Amino acid sequence: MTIVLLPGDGIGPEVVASAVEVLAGVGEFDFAEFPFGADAIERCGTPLPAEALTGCRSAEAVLAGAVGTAAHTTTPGSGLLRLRAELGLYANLRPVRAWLEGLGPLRPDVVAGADLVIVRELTGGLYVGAAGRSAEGAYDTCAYTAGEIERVARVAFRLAQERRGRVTSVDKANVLETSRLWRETVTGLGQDKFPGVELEHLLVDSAALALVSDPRRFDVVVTENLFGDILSDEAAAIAGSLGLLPSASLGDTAGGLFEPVHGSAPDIAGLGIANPCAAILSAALLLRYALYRDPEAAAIEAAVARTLRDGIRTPDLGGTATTAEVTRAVLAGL
Ligand SMILES: NC(=O)C1=CN([C@@H]2O[C@H](COP(=O)(O)OP(=O)(O)OC[C@H]3O[C@@H](n4cnc5c(N)ncnc54)[C@H](O)[C@@H]3O)[C@@H](O)[C@H]2O)C=CC1
Ligand SMILES: CC(C)CC(=O)C(=O)O
Ligand SMILES: [Mg+2]
Repeated sequence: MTIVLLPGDGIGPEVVASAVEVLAGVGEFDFAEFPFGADAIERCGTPLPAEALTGCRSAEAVLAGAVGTAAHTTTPGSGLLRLRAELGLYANLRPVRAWLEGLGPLRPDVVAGADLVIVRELTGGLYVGAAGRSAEGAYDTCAYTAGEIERVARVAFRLAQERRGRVTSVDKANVLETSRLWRETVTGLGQDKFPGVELEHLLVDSAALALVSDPRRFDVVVTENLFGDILSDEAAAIAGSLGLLPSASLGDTAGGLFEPVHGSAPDIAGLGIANPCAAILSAALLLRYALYRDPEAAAIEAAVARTLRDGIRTPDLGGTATTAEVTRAVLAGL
């Protein structure tokens, strides 16, 4: 059972090392590590070397850190986008929970009990459309097929059936043609196949406000690539820090890519203070969605919750603990 590790850049290797320690605390796994991102550009001349891609294809699952450095800004990200596309990972699940009262910048009475999942479309839209420069300026193109919308919406409806039965579809249908197709397609799928799931539509600007003013109204949020990227960073305010947000990128075949929502955080890289919880919780999602080991996943989540409750927190959460201390506390709590 091989898990491929793509530690990447900045705090990526620091938090992936923590996640590996925690995985080793719940079972026996084989790990195979490959360079990725700016690290791979330095060592192999490309952000996603062929051996790394081949390794990911044959692995049970992939655990990644983050990519990007000051010297290499856009190219490392292109390796990540390519990896997601090559593996056909079109649904990016980003669970967000208010783990503990008073952790983040939002009023406790607003966020207490919030528990939602953003399902972000991951292989279409503006990030992958035709882009370039013209004599006068630059352009990026947003395009979606009905099939691309339907398959990610199906993931969201199914997830809602297992949760509280409510999907919020987020778009900008008052302006964008792709959003009008998005809304029609999600509505049609809901009526035809998921009549028992409550469906609401929100425009993305209004959704951005509701996320931080009334997060408890959300159960499953489904949205396109760009909106999901932005809204999920915003949703970190509900949890308390970007360092608490994991993700699972899934497609139609077994396995998947599991990575924190955050980036390589160059401002704190090498200081030993990165919050490892997003990576550790991503490892829990890997156990749940790729290896079907839900008890171990739940044990890790409970150990993270206990660590937060015990006040063992990194500086992003107002604490003084190091990455290593948080990791040790999670391991001890298993
Ligand atoms: N999935 C990926 O590989 C991603 C890569 N990036 C790349 O990361 C680089 C930095 O981008 P930023 O916009 O600064 O986003 P970022 O997510 O790396 O950092 C934003 C802020 O959150 C803090 N932060 C992030 N993760 C943290 C953690 N685990 N513990 C404590 N604090 C944490 C950082 O210190 C920083 O102040 C860029 O090169 C960007 O392209 C950005 C987002 C995702
Ligand atoms: C390369 C970017 C799209 C990475 C990012 O910000 C993300 O996936 O959240
Ligand atoms: Mg992002």
